[in-house]
Amino acid sequence: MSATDRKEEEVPGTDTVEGGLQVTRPHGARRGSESASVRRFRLTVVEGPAQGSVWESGADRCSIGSHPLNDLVLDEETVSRFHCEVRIGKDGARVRDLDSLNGVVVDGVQVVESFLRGGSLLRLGRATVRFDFSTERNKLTLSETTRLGTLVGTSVAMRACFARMERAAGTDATVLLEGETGTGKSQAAQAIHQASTRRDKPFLIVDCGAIPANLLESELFGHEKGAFTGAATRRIGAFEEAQGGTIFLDEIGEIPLELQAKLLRVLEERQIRRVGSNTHVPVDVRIIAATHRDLRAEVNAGRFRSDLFFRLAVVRISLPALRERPEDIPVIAEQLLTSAGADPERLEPLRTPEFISRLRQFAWPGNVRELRNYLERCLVFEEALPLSEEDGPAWDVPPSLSALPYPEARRRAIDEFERRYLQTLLERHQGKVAQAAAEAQMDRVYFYRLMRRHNLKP
Ligand SMILES: Nc1ncnc2c1ncn2[C@@H]1O[C@H](COP(=O)(O)OP(=O)(O)OP(=O)(O)O)[C@@H](O)[C@H]1O
Repeated sequence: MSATDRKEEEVPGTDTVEGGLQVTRPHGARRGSESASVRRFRLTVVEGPAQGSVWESGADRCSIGSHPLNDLVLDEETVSRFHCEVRIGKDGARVRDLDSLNGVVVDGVQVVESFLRGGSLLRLGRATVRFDFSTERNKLTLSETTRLGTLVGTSVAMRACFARMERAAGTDATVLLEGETGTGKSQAAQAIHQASTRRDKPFLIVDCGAIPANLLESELFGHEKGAFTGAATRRIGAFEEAQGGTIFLDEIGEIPLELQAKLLRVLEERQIRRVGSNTHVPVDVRIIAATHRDLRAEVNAGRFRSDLFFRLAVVRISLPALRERPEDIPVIAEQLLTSAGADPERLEPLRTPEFISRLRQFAWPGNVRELRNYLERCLVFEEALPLSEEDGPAWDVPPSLSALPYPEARRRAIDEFERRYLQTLLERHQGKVAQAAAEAQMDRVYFYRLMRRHNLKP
């Protein structure tokens, strides 16, 4: 156990208040039995439709937009379908623009993401909403466990996720898992399946982002012999194969619009039709979908159907980025090191309080997957490798990026990196995608997908 970890275990009977989040641990109780609450907040429409109406938060977040699925609905043409989200976190209240058409203006300043204070005025198109803290608090439901399936975590954010996953596992409801890459979405899907009554039935994974659009329909629903060129035999699709079990649709945000319509029908009617067949086959399959995108922003952009989002998001679980829960790093690192099965002597330098403390200070843009890869590299070299910008290669952050809020800057930097990386490899291999993808150790289909995203031609 690291020094930081020990400190958290020993704090007796305290209230920890961070921003809008409060954690209460009864005197002498062990970690795992705390309760948490967040400050309640109020949104008052001061201009626009339903002027004067007041909305009170029942949890830690609220989405605002013109679509009826929002918590606060502003039926006004200049307000996007999912315009923005207000959320209470460790560091206070924030608003985040969901790629709305007219943007979010907080107290006169256009923002992508911004902190809010009591009395802040949010302008969304022609509507204005006032944000205020209320004196009361909303209780957050936390799981008593700090481990679910292969996922571990002691943070409030992770235990709130565990509670939602446990509740979801007890039902057949469709689940939408959201979170940045490497936050544990695939593992969460497996954990829900394993904790459900379907655990002895198949768990089928379809990576919708890695399968070319023209093959995805047949992959999901199967096809009849002769349905298209190359369909030499009849093929059973993932939905039929998963009968009685669970299907995990990874990267659901990548599926093309025509197929979204077909998937919607399956969710509504619980039957599929193989490509090239006129017969409907009933399917008893639990659906769990995952995405690293915010599907609400995809709906705004017209790339994702709002009715499909509605059907998928029966239970929404957002896996937090690792940088939002550094307190989980000691337990996750310990689990990753233990499962690597290395000789305990080699693990010693990777278990010191100084090393763990450095891990906690890093931002981990690739989340737990990056942490795992880094620890694996350390194990190979048998030392704590450089981690931060100070002891690693120098990266200059241009002023155009450092002037932006972190999420926007990160998105642009990653986009730019991806584009240049692909370009360099394509040039090196004279536009031969298969060779470029092989050098990148990347699936060719994924390489093509990234090229399409960045408008690159071979
Ligand atoms: N809380 C956690 N505890 C332990 N291991 C974790 C945790 N979260 C993620 N991992 C590990 O990190 C790796 C990445 O997890 P996973 O593949 O589930 O992420 P993901 O969100 O599905 O990523 P992507 O969106 O890129 O597919 C896996 O090895 C997983 O076991």
